[in-house]
Amino acid sequence: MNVKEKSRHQPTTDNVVTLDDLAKLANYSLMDTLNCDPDAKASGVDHEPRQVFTGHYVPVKPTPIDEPEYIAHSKDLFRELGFADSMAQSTDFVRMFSGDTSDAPQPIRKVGWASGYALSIYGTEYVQQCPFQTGNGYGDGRAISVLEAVIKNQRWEMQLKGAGRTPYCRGADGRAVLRSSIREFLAQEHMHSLAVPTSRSLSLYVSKTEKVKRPWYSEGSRSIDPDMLILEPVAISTRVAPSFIRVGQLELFGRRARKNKHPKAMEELEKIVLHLIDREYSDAIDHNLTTAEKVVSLANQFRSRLTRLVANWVRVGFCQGNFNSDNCAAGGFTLDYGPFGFIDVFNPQYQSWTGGGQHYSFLNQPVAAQRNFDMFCAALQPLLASHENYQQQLDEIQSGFSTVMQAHIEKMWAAKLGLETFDSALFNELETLMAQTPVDYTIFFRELSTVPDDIGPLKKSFYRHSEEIERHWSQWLATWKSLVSGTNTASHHSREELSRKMKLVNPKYSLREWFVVPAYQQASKGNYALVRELQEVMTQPYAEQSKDIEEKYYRLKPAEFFALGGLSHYSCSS
Ligand SMILES: Nc1ncnc2c1ncn2[C@@H]1O[C@H](COP(=O)(O)OP(=O)(O)OP(=O)(O)O)[C@@H](O)[C@H]1O
Ligand SMILES: [Mg+2]
Repeated sequence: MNVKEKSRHQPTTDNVVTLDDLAKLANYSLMDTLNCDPDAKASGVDHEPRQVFTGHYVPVKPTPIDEPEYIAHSKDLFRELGFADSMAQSTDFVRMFSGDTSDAPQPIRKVGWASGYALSIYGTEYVQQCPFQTGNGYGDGRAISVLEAVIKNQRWEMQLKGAGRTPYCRGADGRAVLRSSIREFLAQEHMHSLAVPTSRSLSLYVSKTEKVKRPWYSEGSRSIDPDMLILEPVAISTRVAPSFIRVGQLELFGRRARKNKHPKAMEELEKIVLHLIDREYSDAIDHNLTTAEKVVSLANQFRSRLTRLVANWVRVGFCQGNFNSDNCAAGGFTLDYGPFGFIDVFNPQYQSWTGGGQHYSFLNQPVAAQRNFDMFCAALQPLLASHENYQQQLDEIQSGFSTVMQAHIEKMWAAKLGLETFDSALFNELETLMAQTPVDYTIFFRELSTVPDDIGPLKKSFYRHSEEIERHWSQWLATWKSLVSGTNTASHHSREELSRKMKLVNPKYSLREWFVVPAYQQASKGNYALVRELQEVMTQPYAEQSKDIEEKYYRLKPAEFFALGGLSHYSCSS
């Protein structure tokens, strides 16, 4: 759980300085080993909604944005991959990652790919979201992968978001607006710096001329739903991960195999599962096992990753907001930063996305994760049909989810509190007090990490003050102090040592929506200074940083921002 301060500005050798260098690392294993939709066009000019009945992917040519302009790239990811920063602004790199692959150097292909997936909401299968009401038209509607490359012995898939329509676009425009692209770009790298597994951000380009209409909130609106249509610039962000396989994707093939939809249904399910293992779990699952053994091991490994992931989300105050199976990466990392929010005021029911419902609220995420895990296991089941013994093992892994989840959650709360073991009485009282006061979640835990003598520092996190509440807090703090200085801490570490440890678990800075709003507002006028400042601040979330930064970004949410549409709550962020 502890997070190491990352050392910035490490010396590196950049091996990849130009797009030609990157092209040399290209290796399209997904397209070459998985099944292509037999109805697809090799040209990739396939931009009308249609049903896709079989195959793992559809070749799709991205639609570039007009007059792309550089906004940002992730310096951290570039450094990790050995990419020169200058490449992000070079003509051919900008062209490719703003959607124009027509001139990319070989062996980079001119045609990318989109994948179909199924949808389950909180453990219930849906098909009506698909325009054909069959489930065959649902998948990556605006995400197109364009490259797979093996870089420093690790395989990465690069996926454009907002690069135009695919057969799965369901009649929508295939675009992502600047606002949502900036949110996702910043959030991915913030999450990585918080030491929470996530897809990563590579680059972000905006069109200087192309705009699309989206429903949004008028200035000062307190309405729940958007009350107007606004024109917003389109952008393309590129995200990077070992794979983009979602639980929903396994479900699509699992459902087809279960219903024997076509002769290759079982084969396609097995192929996608083995592909997932190869991409995401090759270190953890022995290559020599049989498929049935691999399937059981996969379920075990995914359970471990998913439960840790959700405990980490709670640790850092993140609410996914729309944790459907199609937004649940089968590699066990965070994916799709559309409806997300980082909590300000502690509230177990916090949910900033208006379409999300209470089932996806902050402290219900462990249950939502379990529902996705159930769907994951159901998708694997057809592969174990003739293996009763393995079937039983899978059932046990599935039914053990809540116990494992609870153990990680308790471990996480103990770590946030600087304790070796979870103390339920202390925690229950804390949860009640945090909600009653209420406190700012991030500031509260960070101030507690100073191991204060009295509740003075904790009061910085209070949104309301009352003598009675303060009395309760003083009592709670005394109990906590007796626990951290007593038997509940294994090593008899000094207060400084305890504080240092707690600060590596409790971030100082989090990407609150009211920081992001002015950044994308300025950006839509061509000023990217705030985006870049947020990028800098939010990629060192555990560091104290300067006094100026502290004054700006370590503070309570101002009263005037509460209940504002587009800031305290928002509709889907496409
Ligand atoms: N503007 C759009 N054009 C085409 N399809 C879209 C658009 N917006 C959303 N979709 C599709 O609608 C579905 C639900 O959207 P959701 O917001 O969960 O995903 P997303 O943010 O587009 O993508 P992802 O999950 O890939 O990050 C997805 O299949 C998505 O591809
Ligand atoms: Mg999504």
